[in-house]
Amino acid sequence: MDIFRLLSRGANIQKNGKHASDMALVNPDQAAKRAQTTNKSTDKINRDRKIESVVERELNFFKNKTYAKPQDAEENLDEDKDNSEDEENQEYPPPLITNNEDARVYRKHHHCKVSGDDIPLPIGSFEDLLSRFQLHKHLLDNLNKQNFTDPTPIQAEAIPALLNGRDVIACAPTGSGKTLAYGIPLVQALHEHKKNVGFRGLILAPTRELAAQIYDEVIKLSRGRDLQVCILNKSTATKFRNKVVSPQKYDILISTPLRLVESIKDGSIELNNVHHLILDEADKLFEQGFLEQTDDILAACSNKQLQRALFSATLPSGVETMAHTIMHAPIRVIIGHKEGASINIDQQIVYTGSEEGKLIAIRQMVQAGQIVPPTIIFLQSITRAKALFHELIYDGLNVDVIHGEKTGPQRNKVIERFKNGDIWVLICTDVLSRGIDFKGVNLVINYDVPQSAQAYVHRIGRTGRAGRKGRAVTFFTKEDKDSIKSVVNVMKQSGCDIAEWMSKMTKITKNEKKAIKRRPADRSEISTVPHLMKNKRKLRNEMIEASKKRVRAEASGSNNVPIKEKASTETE
Ligand SMILES: Nc1ncnc2c1ncn2[C@@H]1O[C@H](COP(=O)(O)OP(=O)(O)OP(=O)(O)O)[C@@H](O)[C@H]1O
Repeated sequence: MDIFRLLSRGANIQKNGKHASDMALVNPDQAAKRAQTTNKSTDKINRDRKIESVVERELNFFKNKTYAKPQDAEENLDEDKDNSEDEENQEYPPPLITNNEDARVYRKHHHCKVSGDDIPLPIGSFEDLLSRFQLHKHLLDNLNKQNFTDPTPIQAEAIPALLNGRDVIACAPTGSGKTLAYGIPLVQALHEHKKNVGFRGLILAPTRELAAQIYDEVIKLSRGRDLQVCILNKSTATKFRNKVVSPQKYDILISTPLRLVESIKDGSIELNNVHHLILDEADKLFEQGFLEQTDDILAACSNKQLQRALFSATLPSGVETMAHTIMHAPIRVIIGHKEGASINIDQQIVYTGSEEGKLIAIRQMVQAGQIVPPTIIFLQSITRAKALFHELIYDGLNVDVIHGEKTGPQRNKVIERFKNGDIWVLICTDVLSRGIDFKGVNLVINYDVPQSAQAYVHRIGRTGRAGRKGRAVTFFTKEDKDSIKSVVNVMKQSGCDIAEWMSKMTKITKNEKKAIKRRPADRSEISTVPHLMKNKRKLRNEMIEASKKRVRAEASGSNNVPIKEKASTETE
């Protein structure tokens, strides 16, 4: 909402209707009662109150206040609108955004680009949902309990679109509240358990960690209702397969693609009653490696009324084109720039010359107190993540590592310890780059340059979430002369200050992009052991191997002495 417009509206009212507005401020109920003497004065008071409440909300930048619901709900800021319409709305507070002009101002202020046919107005508060969509009271209570008083822009736009039954393609920055943007309409639509129907809502996410996080969020939203939510993991999948538990017991399913496809194929799960399908991190789910599974799942969601929603912080145009082929007259919501990082992140790139330079740089950051916990460090492979862990563990940092080679419970434990503050620095691969909502991460370090602009946006998006500030540092070497261009591009689009040499960089070509994405850069190993020492070790190992071979050859000639014994004698 345009704060200056609202403030000037308020000023007008002070001038023209000072008495009524003063009364409302001193004792709103009394003022309202007195003002009821004429319809005209009631309208005036309602209007004043609404404007005051909007201005106050808009000025509450840190969202640290909750607001009592306005009483008399008849008021409508749109002069042209018929006051007598929709009797039911009278029980609810009036919506804050009531006409196209309000919507236009809101969208301009929050950088919302919304396209499609019959786009509904955004909501100005969660309470707007009461009058406009008869939001179930328990849902609002559950939001209030978590101190969610005002919708973020993606929530303001996507919630009404989804509640109108529309397909939605949504792209909004990392940490901007996309989970609730689809979670609220889903819980509102399904409301309570339906017997013998089975899954009516399905949320798909690329990693098990993200699926688990979404599950927790949906559970919090559906508290106080008999809505049954299931996460498909090894245990639940086995129970469904062995018919120990019936899928009909549940209303909402949350899963990763591979596990779900397995359950569809072995016949333990059917998706023909799914009415609401949400693809979180949708661009990832349309990438090679997931595409085939996503296709199978889309095919299994055979209900004709299926509503589809795609959410991500990045939406490459190729993916969007593909998405359009499966959607019906979607509403497209873009908040900010499609490939832009969150504006709350201070982004930096650091040239380290060589691989060894990266280790030196990270140690310098430790010395300078720049590694402010919690910190996450991303690397391009499991081997490299492990190697860095072995280097940093001796530097007095509380550090741990997480990657795809660890078992589920091991990964959960590391995540738990990081969340509790037992681990200060978490080293990981891209397995944690998308969607994971660690509260208050201060710093993200890209030890290795990510392989695409999207990967970069998601990685650094682990910091600067929910309106908090964050910092991201990306190391690069001469091996990264092409891949760093994508990073610089994102920095430009996010409005970061960039050095002159960066602004002069040539654009990355499509072919370069593809090549980088296909294959990670060849990098020398992470180690502080000097080259001379490494060469000596190598020579020694080669000598041992050669000696073993000789012993084996001799042994094959005479079998009197056991090979091991011979070998050890020789190496000694
Ligand atoms: N309306 C709100 N008011 C305040 N905080 C909110 C609101 N909605 C969501 N949040 C908080 O913002 C944080 C980020 O939300 P969420 O994980 O849904 O972001 P996201 O947009 O999905 O991010 P990503 O793209 O990284 O997946 C969470 O901690 C969530 O609790």
